[in-house]
Amino acid sequence: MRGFDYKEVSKLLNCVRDGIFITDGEGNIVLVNKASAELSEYSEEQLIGRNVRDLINEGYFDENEVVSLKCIKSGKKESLIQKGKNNEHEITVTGVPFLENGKVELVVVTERDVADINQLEKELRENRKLLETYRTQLGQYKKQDRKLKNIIYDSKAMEETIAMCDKVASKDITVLIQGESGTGKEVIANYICDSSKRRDKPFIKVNCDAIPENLFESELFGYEKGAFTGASEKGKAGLFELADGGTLFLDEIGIMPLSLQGKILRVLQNKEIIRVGGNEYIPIDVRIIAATNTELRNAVKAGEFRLDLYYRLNVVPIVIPPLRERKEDIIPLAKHFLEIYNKEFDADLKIDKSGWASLHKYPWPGNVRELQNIIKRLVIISDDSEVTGAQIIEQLDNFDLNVADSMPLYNDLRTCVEEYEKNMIMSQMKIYKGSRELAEALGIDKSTLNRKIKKYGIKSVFLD
Ligand SMILES: Nc1ncnc2c1ncn2[C@@H]1O[C@H](COP(=O)(O)OP(=O)(O)OP(=O)(O)O)[C@@H](O)[C@H]1O
Repeated sequence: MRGFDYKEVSKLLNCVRDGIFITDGEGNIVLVNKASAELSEYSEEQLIGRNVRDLINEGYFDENEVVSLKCIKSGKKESLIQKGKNNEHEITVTGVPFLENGKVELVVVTERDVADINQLEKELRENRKLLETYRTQLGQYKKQDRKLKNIIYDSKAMEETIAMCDKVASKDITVLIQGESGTGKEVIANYICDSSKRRDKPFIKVNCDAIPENLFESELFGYEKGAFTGASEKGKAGLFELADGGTLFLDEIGIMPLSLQGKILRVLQNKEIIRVGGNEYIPIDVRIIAATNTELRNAVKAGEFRLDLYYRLNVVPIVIPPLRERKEDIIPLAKHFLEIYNKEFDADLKIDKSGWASLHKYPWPGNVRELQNIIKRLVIISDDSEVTGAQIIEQLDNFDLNVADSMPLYNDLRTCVEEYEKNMIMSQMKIYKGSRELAEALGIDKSTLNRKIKKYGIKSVFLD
């Protein structure tokens, strides 16, 4: 190419690891870098200025092996494999033609020793292996980290749930966690918050079930002075304002009144709130993690939950399976709680083989919370140093393991379990004086028990 300083370019190209060999459109060699000369039997000086056809005539190249001539003929990029110096090496050779007015002006040929490529491939394979080792180690560290954060599991189902949490944690999106009561929704909400960039900002938990309907709005959005009778003189910031910059965990969102659902949706869309009795919009930066132990889709169908809010919350669903569907977690969880309560109550209780078997067999309608309570109770009340299966069964609310094996088979597990739950509540109701005691015995909270009583249409004998 005219006006091109090959000498200057050559200096630069001597720093390149690949061989570079440039000819003009006639096949005259105009540039050869050091790496290219090393791959051939000629020095740079012996090559520059000669025509590649001379090298063919000297028998150095076979006519079909000369990529620059191929490029000159085809006007296109060409590649082939050549024998290198003393036929010792195989070299991959690629020629790229540069055209001016449709005519080949230059051909730039790059050459690489196949041994180099093999070496690179080997290095790549070794790096991949190393990466795999690091990945496994990282997985182990993550597992340890979860243990530190008190999330215990061994099941594939929970592994998938946690993997999903890891994915959503850093994304700053709204999350909806679904699972039966006591499955660990709050634990998971904490885990997501701890793994997010808001980890050092406020994490505020709101149990929607515990706030009376008439106070809901002022609790969440705050109020201005004199907003209603009994309101504080100064007004009050709501939970959204307190959580600003951080995370708000709305537990049991399924029971939130419809009127308030619209307001939550507005905060999600507009990122601002108005205090009760106020008229000023306050900008809010809060990530919402919601949880429900009811099937929200059914609530939507029944007109009790807004479809638009459901979609807005349920971007990536996180589902925590009930403990009976992840039996592999029962023993590790039981061991974890045993360790905690042995330490807390200065005990050294052990569980024998039959004990572990009965824990594994029980369907745990109250999920992890029920398991935790049973282990705690065992540590507190056991006189022996080792509890047996029979002693554990005694504590499992007269649960008959033989009955468990011969329970009526319905079409699906859920119906089967619901039927079992219903029978269990009905039979235990005869033993306990009030719903608080029964809830405690079942290892669930009172509101969950009351919901179940309502859900199964059980005639309550309790006055409280
Ligand atoms: N994977 C787990 N590892 C260790 N502890 C757990 C795990 N899952 C749940 N727990 C424990 O079980 C108890 C119940 O968990 P949590 O309160 O998170 O359940 P929940 O689904 O939010 O219940 P609810 O629906 O009644 O609010 C807690 O004491 C929690 O620490």
